[in-house]
This record gives sequence, C-alpha cells and structure tokens, in this order.
Amino acid sequence: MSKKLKIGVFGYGVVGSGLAHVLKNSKGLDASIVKVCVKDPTKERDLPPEFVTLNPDDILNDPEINVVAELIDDADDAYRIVKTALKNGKHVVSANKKMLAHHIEELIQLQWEHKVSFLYEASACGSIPIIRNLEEYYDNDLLQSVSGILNGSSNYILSKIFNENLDYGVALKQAQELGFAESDPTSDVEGFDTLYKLIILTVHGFGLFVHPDQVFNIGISRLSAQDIQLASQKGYKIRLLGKVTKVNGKHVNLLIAPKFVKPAEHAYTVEDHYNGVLIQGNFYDNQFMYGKGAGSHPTGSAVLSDVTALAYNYKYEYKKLKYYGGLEYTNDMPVQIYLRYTKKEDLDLFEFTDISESLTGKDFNYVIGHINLLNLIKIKDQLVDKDLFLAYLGDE
Ligand SMILES: NC(=O)C1=CN([C@@H]2O[C@H](COP(=O)(O)OP(=O)(O)OC[C@H]3O[C@@H](n4cnc5c(N)ncnc54)[C@H](OP(=O)(O)O)[C@@H]3O)[C@@H](O)[C@H]2O)C=CC1
Ligand SMILES: N[C@@H](CC=O)C(=O)O
Repeated sequence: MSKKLKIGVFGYGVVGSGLAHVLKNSKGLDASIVKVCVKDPTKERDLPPEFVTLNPDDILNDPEINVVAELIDDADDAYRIVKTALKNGKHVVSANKKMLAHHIEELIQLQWEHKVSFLYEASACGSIPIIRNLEEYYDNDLLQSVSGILNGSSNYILSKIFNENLDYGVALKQAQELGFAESDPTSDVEGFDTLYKLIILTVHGFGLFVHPDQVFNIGISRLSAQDIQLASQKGYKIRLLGKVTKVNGKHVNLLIAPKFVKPAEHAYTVEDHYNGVLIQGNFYDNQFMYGKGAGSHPTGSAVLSDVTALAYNYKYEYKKLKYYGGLEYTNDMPVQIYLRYTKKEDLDLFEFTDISESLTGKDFNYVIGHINLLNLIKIKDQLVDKDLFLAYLGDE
C-alpha cells in the first residue's frame, strides 16, 4: 500500500453508508473516512457528530483530505463538488452516472490538468467491475458490443411481475424500499439510468462521447397485462436492456428499450436486482458478467474497490480515446419492434419498413415489424404520454 487515504464523503444514504460499512471490514487498507457532508441536519445517523458537516468546504478545502467520495443523489450538486475537488487536487471517486453522462468529457480533461485520479466503477452496474475490465482487458479494437441489464430496479420490477404476478406499483415500491431505485425512479423505469450507464461504458469500450439526447431510450412504465401475456405465449420474458454496438467498423449505436428475451439469451437468466453484461467481440465471441447491480453493500464495495485502487495510484488510461478513436455515432439502424398501441393515429407515427405480425382487436392492438431507429428518435418526444408499449426483438 503506497498511500494513506483520508476520505471526505459526500452523501450518507444507501451508497455512502454502504461504503462506510464495507470499509470497516477492509482491514488491509490504510484508508479512513474523516468527514461526511450531508444535506439534512435533522436526520439521525450512525456517525459521531464531529464527523458530520453540512458545509461542502469542510471537505473541499481541507488539505488533510486527499480523496473525495461523491455519493449524493443530486447530479447538479455532484458536478460542482467533483469539479471543485479535482481542481483542488483531490482524487475523486463517484457513483453518479447521471452527472457523468452529462459531464464526463470535461471531468476527464480536468483530472488530467490537475494530475489526479477520477474513478467511478460504482456508476455502472453496481458491484460488477465492468469499467475496469473495459479499460484493462478489452483494450483493443476487437470489442463489437456491450449489452445487457444495467438497471437493478427495473429488473427487480420485471422479475416480480413475471415470476410472482406482483403489481407494477407494488414491485416499484419494494425496489425503492430496498434502496435500489433512484430518488426519482422515473430514471430507472424510463430507461434513463440505463442510458447514463451505457454512455459511460461507451467512453471506455469505444472511445466515444455520446450525448444522452442523441440516443433512443424507452422504458417499462407502460407495460400491460396484454404485453406480458403475449410475451409469455411466445416463450419470452421482457427485460429492460441497453446495448452499444459497433456498426461496420466505423460507427457506434446505442439503444435502450425493453426486449423480448428468449430462453437461450443470457439476459433471460438475470433476475431481481442483478445485472448481467454481455460482451461480444471478434475472435473471443461472447463473455458474460453477472452480479448485484444495486443496493448499499454491493455498490459500497464497488466504491471501496476504487478507493483501494487509489492506494496503488491507479488511473483510467482511456486507451480507446487515445489510441482507437475515430468512431462516429449513428442511429441509422434497422430494428425489429413489438408495438402495442391504442389509437390508430399513434401507430401512424411509426414508419414501419415491413410488418410480420399484427392484431387489431377490441382492446388489444399490436404490430411486429422493422423500423429504422432514426424514425424512433424523431418521434421520441411524442411518445411520452401515449398509451403504448414498445419492445425490441432479435439477437442478444
Ligand atoms: N442506490 C444504489 O443502489 C446505487 C446508487 N448509485 C448512485 O449513487 C448516488 C447516491 O445514491 P443513493 O445513496 O442511493 O442515494 P440516497 O438518496 O440514499 O442518499 C443520497 C445522499 O446524498 C445526500 N445529499 C444530497 N444532496 C447533497 C448535497 N448537495 N450535499 C451533501 N449531501 C447531499 C443526502 O443527504 P441527507 O442524508 O442529508 O438527505 C443523502 O445522504 C446516486 O448518484 C445514485 O445514482 C449508484 C449505484 C447504485
Ligand atoms: N437505481 C439504480 C441503482 C444502481 O445503479 C439501479 O436500480 O440499477
């Protein structure tokens, strides 16, 4: 161990307290939490009062603190905290995928300028070490796609609906109570959380910064009993997936949507709040990483892994950015979708290039066919309030 780490923690909720607990059980590491900054002065905490502050400067301006663990649930505040910490020469670990997805390019630059380390393994897939693996092992251009279940809450909800016939609202409430969901769970169920994580994985896997607005994402909140019944009749489960794919060696595409998943697919086996990431590449084919994707201790352990890495002066090298760049973003991709709709005028928004199956019934209408993602991106904002459900089909 080369360094004594004095940690200032921002946030003492699910993840912040998880870090404190796993750190207590990591005897070999010369690291201690010396200050915790929170927001609400009235909350009771299992911390000595002298450790707690409401003033960010007590951490950001303390020369004794050399590591900032940013573990708060507010992306704008997190951005300001991380920026200041890096500028003040402190190493930073963060779990904040929303903040990263919007500011990662600038923050990478800042860490280089200030010669500090900025690590964020906990921001993608909880306890699964996917970022470190993309950095260290998938460090050449054989990688073709990274896909899978990246959000624990939505997977928990879908598992409970499919396996236990639980009501959507009840399952969502449980995911919140168990500490899996974001403070605003819209991010989980509408696919934004998956989108943010996929953007981070795209930086490390393909060396490309993608803005969230460029990507089509749709979630599971409008799943109906009819969708579940149809999927089950066909032998599928429905899972919320994110996928980044290299296209024709020149482009990269991101898609976040529910998928009809076949029993032979890796995602079919992933239940509850677990995540599963499928890595596909030339010559090595398929590799699958699986583990707890949310929750206090799984996420706290990912943060601890970053803290431990700091003790060894570890930094992400961003090899894909430096040596394998040049890829561009595209949405020009055909995709096969299932669309359940209520009004014909809603169906008319979708420019299907072919239709292989359709039903127009008294209270159940659907179409299965191909569409270009460019069309979905164009109509994305119009879909928000519509009574429809969309899932994609095809290879994993
Ligand atoms: N929950 C999970 O499983 C995972 C969460 N994450 C990410 O980790 C981060 C934290 O999530 P989580 O622990 O679940 O959230 P919680 O809501 O459980 O906790 C948030 C904490 O942040 C504090 N906080 C909010 N704003 C500020 C601020 N401006 N200054 C200081 N403290 C502040 C809150 O203070 P107070 O206690 O006073 O209210 C609270 O302690 C989020 O970015 C989330 O996306 C990542 C992976 C998994
Ligand atoms: N809300 C997130 C928490 C972890 O990133 C999830 O459910 O996956």
